[in-house]
Amino acid sequence: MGAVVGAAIVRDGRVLAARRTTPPETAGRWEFPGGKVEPGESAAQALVREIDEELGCTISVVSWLPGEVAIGDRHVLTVALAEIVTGEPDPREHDAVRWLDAGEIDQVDWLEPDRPFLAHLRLG
Ligand SMILES: Nc1nc2c([nH]c(=O)n2[C@H]2C[C@H](O)[C@@H](COP(=O)(O)OP(=O)(O)OP(=O)(O)O)O2)c(=O)[nH]1
Repeated sequence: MGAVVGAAIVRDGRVLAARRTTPPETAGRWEFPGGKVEPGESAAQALVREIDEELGCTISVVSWLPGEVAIGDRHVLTVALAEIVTGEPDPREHDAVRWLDAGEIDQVDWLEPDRPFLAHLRLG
């Protein structure tokens, strides 16, 4: 099983969601920015690298949210609570980002594997 990691970047009671552009079956759906862990990387290293590539900012991992969720039959998703250390999110691979507060978090069309993690976020 390949590992996929997502970052729940929280600031001022809001979490950052990013809208995918590819592949077509996931385009327009919202996710935690992140991606696949590469050989030789820890999950946290992969997350820091992916966020730098995708959003041009540096994060640090605060803690891992409970649980792991299958993505199809070949990958498994884990999600970390994270905070920005330097930079502002500037999407290079997504076509939009949004900071969602507690009342907005259920209003976007999340990828299914992400949904169980939303309940573990403490916003505001
Ligand atoms: N990044 C990310 N991917 C997710 C999430 N939820 C979810 O089901 N996925 C799926 C979508 C993709 O099938 C897969 C991750 O692929 P990706 O395209 O983001 O990873 P990557 O940047 O490392 O991709 P690549 O090297 O294969 O192009 O996991 C999520 O919250 N974040």
